[in-house]
Amino acid sequence: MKQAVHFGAGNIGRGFIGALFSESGYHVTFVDVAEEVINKLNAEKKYHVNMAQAQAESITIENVSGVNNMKDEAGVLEAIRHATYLTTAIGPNILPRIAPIIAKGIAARLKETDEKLYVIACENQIGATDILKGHILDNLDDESKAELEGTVFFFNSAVDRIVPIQEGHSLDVLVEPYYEWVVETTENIPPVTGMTIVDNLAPFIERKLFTVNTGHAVIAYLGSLAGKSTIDQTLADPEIEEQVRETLKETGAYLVKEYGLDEQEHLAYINKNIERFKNAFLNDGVTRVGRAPLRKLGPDDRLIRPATQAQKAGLPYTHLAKAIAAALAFNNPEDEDAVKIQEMIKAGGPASVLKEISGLAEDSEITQEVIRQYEAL
Ligand SMILES: NC(=O)c1ccc[n+]([C@@H]2O[C@H](COP(=O)([O-])OP(=O)(O)OC[C@H]3O[C@@H](n4cnc5c(N)ncnc54)[C@H](O)[C@@H]3O)[C@@H](O)[C@H]2O)c1
Ligand SMILES: O=P(O)(O)OC[C@@H](O)[C@@H](O)[C@H](O)[C@H](O)CO
Repeated sequence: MKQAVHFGAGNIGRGFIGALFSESGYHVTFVDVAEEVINKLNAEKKYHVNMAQAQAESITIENVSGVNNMKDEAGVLEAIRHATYLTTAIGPNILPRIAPIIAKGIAARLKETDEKLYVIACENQIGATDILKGHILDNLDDESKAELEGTVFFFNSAVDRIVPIQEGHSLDVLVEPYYEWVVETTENIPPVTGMTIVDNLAPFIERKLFTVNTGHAVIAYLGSLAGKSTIDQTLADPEIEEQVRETLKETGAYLVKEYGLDEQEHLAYINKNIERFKNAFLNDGVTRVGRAPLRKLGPDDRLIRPATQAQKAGLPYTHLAKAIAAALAFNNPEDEDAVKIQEMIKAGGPASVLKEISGLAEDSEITQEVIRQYEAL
């Protein structure tokens, strides 16, 4: 049986990427530190992906197993040795931590076989696979590095499926029915159900990140300020829905200009995503969607990059500035990033966060607009 090894047996791992490999006839070895999940995968050998919709629909995912990378290095190396695909859905900040064991697995594999291995990071981050590749190269000896060419391939990708935090301890995963997985390559690669191949990912990842994730972030941060707990409850407020639409018009104007997108088609894409956010069956928390605001306020992420790009292009960004202000105000004591931001604000004011985390000069027009909005919140 064909083999895939997937790092991160969480929501996207089990509910999306691992599930597609299983459906495509692969055995999937999940690598994770969550002992309970790994034990269950090995004991139960299957789970269900359940659709968040009125009509019950469930897919059984079989041919799965798990390895704990903290306890069983040999098991991880063995899984890498036999894999055709190596994927991750682990969170962008964790990629550097798993790179050493992936490098070790690749080095060992290169000594035994020249069969092709395709590495794809499935994270909400522009160029995530390139970043992972950089960390892997930092951990590889020169001999292995020289052998990578033509044998180990690295493809960037964009992943889109809303998967909330799961209730209870079952392996089953509740997901929205919609999904899109876009992979950038010009190689002829083994088919995977549900994978769309493109030769230029930039318009796809930016369209996704600056529509789905920007819109999501606006709802999460405004919802949190308004004391709401879920995305759909927050969006039931017409003023917040209007703010989401106006923000996505701003990111949309940039995307249309940058990538020559059809304006009407892009508007339909925005509308479709706002309907996805309204899915009450997902019960998706504002704390999950707003998680890790230090990452979300990064220069290339869903809030800052569309604002800086809009400003460069002479396009409006005031609604984006309000979203950035709301992100700065995200006050969740259980979120390490949010706690750090509140401490930074106390010590140096909100402009210090924008300078240090977002790379925006204190006297920049965007910073000044964000501060105006922050004070008005
Ligand atoms: N959930 C979504 O709706 C969604 C959609 C698209 C993309 N994404 C992206 O997918 C990625 C994963 O998100 P998620 O929602 O599945 O998160 P998640 O928290 O459900 O899953 C992450 C998994 O990684 C594991 N992990 C953490 N550190 C590890 C380590 N050092 N070694 C091995 N395993 C480790 C965790 O135990 C967890 O099982 C993120 O980049 C996210 O932005 C999420
Ligand atoms: O995963 P994050 O933290 O980058 O973003 C939170 C959500 O916006 C995200 O997980 C979406 O649900 C997902 O990107 C939809 O495809």
